[in-house]
Amino acid sequence: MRILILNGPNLNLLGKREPEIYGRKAFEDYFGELQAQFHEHKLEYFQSNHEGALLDKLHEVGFSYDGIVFNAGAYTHTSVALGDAIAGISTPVIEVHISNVHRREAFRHHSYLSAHCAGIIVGLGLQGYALGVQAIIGHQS
Ligand SMILES: O=C(O)[C@]1(O)C[C@H](CCCOc2ccccc2)[C@@H](O)[C@H](O)C1
Repeated sequence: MRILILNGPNLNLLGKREPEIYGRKAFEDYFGELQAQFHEHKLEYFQSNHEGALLDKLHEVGFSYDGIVFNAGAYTHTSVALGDAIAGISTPVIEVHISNVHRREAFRHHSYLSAHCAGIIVGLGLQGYALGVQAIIGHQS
């Protein structure tokens, strides 16, 4: 299967800042672990700090890939456009958040994406990404 791992703004800082919330591992290192764990499948990683670039990537892969595991970062709480993009593609999207957003500030409790996603994984750290990949594999099998 072909699966995109898609990360939004500031997630390029993982491992460098706020380790108490997001852990100490850089995503590139974790992505290597994901690839090893799911070596029978083709995993691709893309990260951008720009809403339009994330939206273009959703359009690019959203009619050919088997699944997308998407952490939109703060755009989760602001972007009607990304929600519309998810609604407009055929590839299933799993929304992932490293932290438990429901135990944080109130503005993080709402997602413009969730209603359009196949599933949501929240608060389980980086493991959420692996669980998202597993959900896509299990759903498509
Ligand atoms: O918990 C998550 O995965 C979030 O999507 C992370 C976003 C923040 C991404 C920024 O990640 C950083 C990592 C290290 C240092 C600074 C920011 C936050 O705005 C969402 O509410 C929840």
